[in-house]
This record gives sequence, C-alpha cells and structure tokens, in this order.
Amino acid sequence: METILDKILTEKRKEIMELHKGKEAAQTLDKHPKRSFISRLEAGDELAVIAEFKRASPSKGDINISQKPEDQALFYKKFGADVISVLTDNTFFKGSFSDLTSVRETVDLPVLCKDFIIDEAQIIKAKASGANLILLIVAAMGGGRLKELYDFALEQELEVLMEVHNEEELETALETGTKLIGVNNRNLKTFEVDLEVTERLAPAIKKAGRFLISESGIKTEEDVQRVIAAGANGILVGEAFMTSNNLEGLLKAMKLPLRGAVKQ
Ligand SMILES: O=P(O)(O)OC[C@@H](O)[C@@H](O)c1c[nH]c2ccccc12
Repeated sequence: METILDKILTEKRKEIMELHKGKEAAQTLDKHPKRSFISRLEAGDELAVIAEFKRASPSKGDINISQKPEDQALFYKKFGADVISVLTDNTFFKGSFSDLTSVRETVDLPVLCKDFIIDEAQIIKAKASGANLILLIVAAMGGGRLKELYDFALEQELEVLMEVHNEEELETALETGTKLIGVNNRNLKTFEVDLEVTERLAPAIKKAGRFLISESGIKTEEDVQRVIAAGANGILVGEAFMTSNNLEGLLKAMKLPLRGAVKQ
C-alpha cells in the first residue's frame, strides 16, 4: 500500500526536477555570523527547544492557517526557543521557502529547514533560503544516499538533524557520524504517535555519545519530563505551540533543566 511518505516523496521528485531546471544562483544569506545549534547543545545544561512553524499537516489538516511566520518567530524567540523549525513543503504542509527566509531575517536564532530532502538541489535551495540546519529523514532513502547528503550538507556548512523512528534506522543514522539524532515519535507511515519510541531508542543514542532530540506529539510539561528522563537533550514541538492560547506559559514551562527535572 502506498503510504503518505511514498506520496510525499513522489511529489518531491517532481519538485527536484524543477529545481534542476531553474539554475537558480545559490547566493547565500550568510552575511550574519554562523548560527550553530550544536554549540548551544554542547554548552547547555537546560533542555533545548526547537519550536516549529507549522500551518498544516497531512495528519491534522489546518493547524493555524492565518499566522505569519515572522510574528510566530518573534514569539518563539521572546519566550526562549533555541531554534526555529520551518516546514517548507507546500503540497502537504502548506509551507514555503519564503517562510523560512522571513524567519531567518526576523530573528537571530538558528533556523531548521524541515522538508523531505532526498537531493543535493534541495540542500542548495535550503541554504540559499537561509537555513542553518536541515532535516534528513532516514526512512526517505537508503544508507548510502543518506551519507552522501549528510556529507554534502556539512560541506555547505549546514548542521544536520537526522531523523529516525526505529532501531534499524538508528543504526543507519549512527553510521553516518551525525551528532544530532531526532527521534520522531510519530510513525510517518501510520501517523501513530507514542513517546515510548524516544524511551526505546534513547539508550543506544546516549551510548554512542550523540545528542537526542525528541520530536512530535509533545504537548505538556509532563511529556517533556518524560523525554528528559529518557535522556533527551532537546525537543521539537509544532502543533502544541501553534495552537496554544498561552504560548508564553507553555514554552517557558517546557524549558526544564536537564538535571533535577525528574523528581526522584
Ligand atoms: O506538531 P508536533 O506533533 O509537535 O510535531 C512536530 C514535528 O516533530 C513534526 O512536524 C515532524 C517531525 N518529523 C517530520 C518530518 C517531516 C514533516 C514534519 C515532521
């Protein structure tokens, strides 16, 4: 059966053909000093928060369709986010690369390009649009291709958040040498969400000495305590922030210390 991930990748292949046709000059926005998420993680003893600009998704439909990326980015920055993630996929998530550029130009935080990247042309586009980090989803391609794209991104001076959902994908990710592993609690094939995925994969990630970001389905302070207890260094939150009527309270409550957050 064709999964949603298959459908998205079919669409991406069309977009990539267009990207290859238009030889857009990859002028970078790197007038600013480099914005590194990894150095923030190395320095910090507080949970890192990646706050996502997410208008819509295939599983939820419209989430917050009228919000402007620059307004949301200013709130995220003000309330303590460490990175802003921007969905750039248009067909399924109603995002765009110009959303990413707006965010990059509005705040001085590192910006993550959240897309389904399977080709170098998309990485060049992300960089030219202002990304500091990109997402690479292990489930979207084979291990050899993953390593090529990972190395290409590093050459472009981008950091990489590598996303996994099970043990096999994690093994493939670790082999690339990536420092940042994102554990997606949502199965991209069934949309089922379970924080237990973070708990299951955390020991191997910690043992390998990599940073662990728990992604998806995190809505409450209790959820955050749970993933910190499992060993998360950071979280990635979209829907709960985009729909909250008390974003300040929620985001600040989630910025917990990494030690002492769990009552013994
Ligand atoms: O809205 P949530 O449940 O907080 O999830 C955010 C983020 O993890 C999710 O948007 C996501 C994780 N991996 C992805 C890959 C592609 C698109 C989207 C995603």
